[in-house]
Amino acid sequence: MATTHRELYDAIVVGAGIQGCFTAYHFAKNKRKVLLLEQFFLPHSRGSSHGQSRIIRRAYPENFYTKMMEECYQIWAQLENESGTKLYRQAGLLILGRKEEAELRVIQDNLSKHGVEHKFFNTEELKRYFSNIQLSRGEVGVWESSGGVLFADKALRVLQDLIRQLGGVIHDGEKVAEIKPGFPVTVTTTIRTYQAKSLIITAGPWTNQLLLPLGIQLPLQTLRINVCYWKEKVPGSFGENFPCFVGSFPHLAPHHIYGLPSREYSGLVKVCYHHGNKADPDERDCPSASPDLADVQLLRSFVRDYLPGLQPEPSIMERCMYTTSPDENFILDRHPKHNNIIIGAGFSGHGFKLSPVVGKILYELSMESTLSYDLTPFQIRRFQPLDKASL
Ligand SMILES: Cc1cc2nc3c(=O)[nH]c(=O)nc-3n(C[C@H](O)[C@H](O)[C@H](O)COP(=O)(O)OP(=O)(O)OC[C@H]3O[C@@H](n4cnc5c(N)ncnc54)[C@H](O)[C@@H]3O)c2cc1C
Ligand SMILES: O=C(O)[C@@H]1CCCC=N1
Repeated sequence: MATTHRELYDAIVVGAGIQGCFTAYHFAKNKRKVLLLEQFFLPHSRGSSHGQSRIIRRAYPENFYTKMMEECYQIWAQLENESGTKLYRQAGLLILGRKEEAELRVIQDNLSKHGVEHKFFNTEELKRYFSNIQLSRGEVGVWESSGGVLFADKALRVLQDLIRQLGGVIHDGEKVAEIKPGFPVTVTTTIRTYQAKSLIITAGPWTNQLLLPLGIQLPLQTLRINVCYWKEKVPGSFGENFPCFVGSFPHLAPHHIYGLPSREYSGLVKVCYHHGNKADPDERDCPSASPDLADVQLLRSFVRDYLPGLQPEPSIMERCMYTTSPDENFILDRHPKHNNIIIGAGFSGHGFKLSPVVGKILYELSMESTLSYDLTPFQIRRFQPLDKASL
């Protein structure tokens, strides 16, 4: 039987991925008593936040993400200063697509509206500036110079160090097995029972497992992503000057393809597909789960046609999980029946860069303080006409 821990925490955060870590960081920074629980021993590579690199960008078609990114850049810089660790490399970002695509125009308008430095490149200019990229269908691009790479694993590590330095508590290797709603909320792990004034669930692809006994299922898909790394034919040819890119190539794939100069493995470039196959996070790496490699096949075609300086066969393939909502917008809200249970989920493969503000919002929801952002796009109730999320 689990022993009961006497302390009453201001908050318990379930899940030490990037969203849970940033949430716990905001609690600790505001001198609140916080306990961060993680089912696996840290660091681990079973969820969505591992690996060395993630894209950071302000270039979004949605005004609300671009707005949130302003503060995200500030908090990422603050974290670099507090930890004395470099977490961001300004490699620049190219959004590629067909000239007639509405999304490119919307992104440009959005960047202009927010005063973000950017530049439109026609096909000829792209060929001149980015000779590594071969544009087979006359694509054009929007360049955002503040885009670049976040050092993901390092970010997790420095956040966990800072949480502890600021008085927060992290218990890893402790899976949350039971949540008893109420005030205080009672949380039982595989080891102990804890109590807190509020509970924040940032459990990535495991979110619905935790929510089921709490009477709610969110319309989330958990997808296994094949993370592919491609070898340079000429060593060094995709070095410091190669940017991050995100592109729409509808003749090849219905979802975006993106890439970034790899930090993970020297001489290899990370090029991935923004979609995957449905998978239970506990079975992600089961040899018996027959992998559908259609995503890798279309990446091979993409690399062969658009990045001819890379070998068209991945040298390394790793795995990661997306937890995708129907509109690919996040879920940042209270449990509909239990006011002091807060949910941060559905980061849909683009949540890393936004985690500083996600953590702040989850902190504000839990402390019932004034909200810094309009949370309408992130409410649970947006799904109910679409999807019978059972309450
Ligand atoms: C291949 C790939 C590329 C990506 N690229 C980008 C990018 O370029 N830019 C970007 O901004 N974003 C990107 N993302 C998305 C981003 O990484 C995710 O949105 C983000 O990591 C989600 O973090 P999370 O904390 O919600 O989930 P997770 O990292 O999965 O964390 C959830 C944690 O909860 C723990 N947990 C679950 N259940 C329990 C329990 N019962 N008890 C205790 N602990 C529990 C899990 O073990 C896990 O550690 C990418 C994602 C992937 C997979
Ligand atoms: O969030 C990002 O920038 C990346 C690239 C586009 C698709 C998802 N993740």
